[in-house]
Amino acid sequence: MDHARNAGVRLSQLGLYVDNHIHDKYLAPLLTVVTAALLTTWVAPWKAALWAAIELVVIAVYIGVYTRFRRAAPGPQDERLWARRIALAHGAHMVSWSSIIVWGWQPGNFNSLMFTMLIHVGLISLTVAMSNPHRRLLLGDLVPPAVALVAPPLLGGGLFYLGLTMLGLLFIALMLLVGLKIHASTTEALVLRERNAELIRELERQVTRDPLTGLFNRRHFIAAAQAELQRAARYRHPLALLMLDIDHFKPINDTHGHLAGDEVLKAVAGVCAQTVRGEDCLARLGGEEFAVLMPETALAQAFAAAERLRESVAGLRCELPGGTVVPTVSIGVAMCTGPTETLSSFMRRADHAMYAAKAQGRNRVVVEQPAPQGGDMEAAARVA
Ligand SMILES: Nc1nc2c(ncn2[C@@H]2O[C@H](COP(=O)(O)OP(=O)(O)OP(=O)(O)O)[C@@H](O)[C@H]2O)c(=O)[nH]1
Repeated sequence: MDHARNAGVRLSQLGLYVDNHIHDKYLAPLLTVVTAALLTTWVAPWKAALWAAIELVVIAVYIGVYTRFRRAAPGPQDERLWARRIALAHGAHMVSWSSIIVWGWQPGNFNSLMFTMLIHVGLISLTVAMSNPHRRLLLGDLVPPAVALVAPPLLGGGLFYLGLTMLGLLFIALMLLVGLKIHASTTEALVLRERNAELIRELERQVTRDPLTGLFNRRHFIAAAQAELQRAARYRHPLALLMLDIDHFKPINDTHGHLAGDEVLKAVAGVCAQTVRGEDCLARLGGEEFAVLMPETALAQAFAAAERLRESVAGLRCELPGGTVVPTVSIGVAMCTGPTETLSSFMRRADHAMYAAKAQGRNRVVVEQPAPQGGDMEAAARVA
């Protein structure tokens, strides 16, 4: 398991621990009140009430810490810090419950012995069932009730009490083994979950991305464009499509080799990715052809964006083993015409504009519709 995955798993363990314990907010206060009521049978009511009051405050504090942990949605690097906070908050809860031996156990009072032992056997069982996802917290949580379970019989003296101590110790050992075993299984499940999530992410990347450039691939682009086209048609929002094709790419391959050609493709893709907005869908459709789908974009902005792309690519200097290559692109721009527009007609129109840009001398932008009123005169001249 590498370091990153280790940290991710430890954070998942902490999350699972918190998930198990956050439900304490429903039952723990009730258990506290019932226990305090039972204690009053042989303990002064003010003492029982004081214990209950302290425990209720401790519950409120640790539930507060858990709630903050969930809201903070910490990353793997914060796991140690949160584990420490939680260990303190929940440790106080375990100490508070285990302090029942101080409040409630009276040497020679058999009822009090049975009561405190029952409380701590229950506490150890609950701890094993609920604290097992996080090993360190499980061990910490077990110490106070384990000490409280064996302390009274240990101090009692005599064979019966010695037997009770032995029984208590065996029970603790067994529960510790059970807790660690469940911990191992949950950890294995969490590691598998992390690995599955990684595989799914990788699979999604492979299905949607072009391996050479890291841009979206044709398959993803078509799906995204279909959805955008429907949305734009339904809400009558503007939608622009840019088709980009690297100029004279074949000679680059022929002169510098296919691998050098790949480097140029990557460089062009990189500069395009830096130039488009986050909402735009930039894809490599294949070969040296790219497309940008621009939602909520009117013709004037689409043209300006295409010009920016063209200039950015023209500003590239690709240092290849055989010399410097300065790539350029020809760009065709088309606007969605409305509800009757299909994706193939939309792409065909953008393609026509791009071929017109090639025909007009390359390294230029051609719009498939009239250029914006009062816009760039050069743009108007370049209308396909
Ligand atoms: N290095 C590399 N070359 C590719 C890849 N895919 C396609 N090509 C090459 O891209 C070239 C495209 O050439 P053409 O379609 O003739 O176009 P062009 O030379 O760019 O000319 P114009 O588009 O008219 O400016 C071909 O030589 C393909 O082999 C790829 O993934 N890597």
